[in-house]
Amino acid sequence: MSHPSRPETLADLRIEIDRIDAGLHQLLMERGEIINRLIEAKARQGGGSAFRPGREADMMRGLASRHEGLLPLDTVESIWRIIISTFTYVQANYSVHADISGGDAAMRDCCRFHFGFTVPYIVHHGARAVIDAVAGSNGDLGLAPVRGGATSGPWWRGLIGPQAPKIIARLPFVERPDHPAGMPLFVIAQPLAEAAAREVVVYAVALERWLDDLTSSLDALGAEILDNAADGFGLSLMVATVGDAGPERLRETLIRAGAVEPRIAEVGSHAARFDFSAAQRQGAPSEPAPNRTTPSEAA
Ligand SMILES: O=C(O)C(=O)C[C@]1(C(=O)O)C=C[C@@H](O)C=C1
Repeated sequence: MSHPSRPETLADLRIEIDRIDAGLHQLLMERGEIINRLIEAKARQGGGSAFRPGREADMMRGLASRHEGLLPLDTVESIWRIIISTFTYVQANYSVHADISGGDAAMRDCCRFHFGFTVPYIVHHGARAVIDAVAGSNGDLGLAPVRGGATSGPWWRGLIGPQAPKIIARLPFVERPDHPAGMPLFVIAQPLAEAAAREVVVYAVALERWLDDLTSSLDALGAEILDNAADGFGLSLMVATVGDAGPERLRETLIRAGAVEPRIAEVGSHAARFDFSAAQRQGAPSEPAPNRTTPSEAA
């Protein structure tokens, strides 16, 4: 508390800091109580995954948009990632399986940034091994770099089929050029029973060969080729689409570009990407509206 008659002392300020710290701690403990009730509420609604990636994307977007002051956004973002990921973990224990074929250090940093230290980190060589580990687990998550590198092959084909794991999120939720854990990652999980975030839908596309007009045709549809790899005698693409560019429009576009009977299979979906720097340049509102129409509890 400030005393107008004399300058604040170090002791005065430390009393303030202790009050804030005790308040923060108390609030985190209260958050834990609410999570206990949330576990019961989810069970009443039929259970399902503790991890709700659409809700998390909205929360992280809101946090970054309203943040100001001395504390760097990197710090505040990492604190909330750990809060949310750990409160997910206390709902239902899970491990994170990560593909370290591109190196362990950056992947480990990213995993710790997004999931903290309480959630176990298990390494694998290759995204296929991550998919297998997720498929055989009881609710674990996988992390695979969006761009897997030359040796990964068409790993996304391991996500094809109704029972196979799926992409459920793209990290970081708050993208910016100088992000301390900015490696683009897909989060992979067993198919979510409840509504998934679907602003971006990702497809595996099988073609006989590369087509000259492929990139420009997909650009015109607002679709992006995230990766491509030889697949037997043909080519497999991982394609991200936004908005109403569903599989039918994707198929029509590919056929117009010269493909003969392209095979298209959905391999997951995630929330709209949030480019924080672009949002700041455009003067984003301080508290953006949630970016989905499904009830947030189902997201
Ligand atoms: O909102 C939920 O459904 C929660 O489980 C809570 C919570 C959180 O800690 O805020 C945790 C996990 C989910 O992925 C999203 C948010």
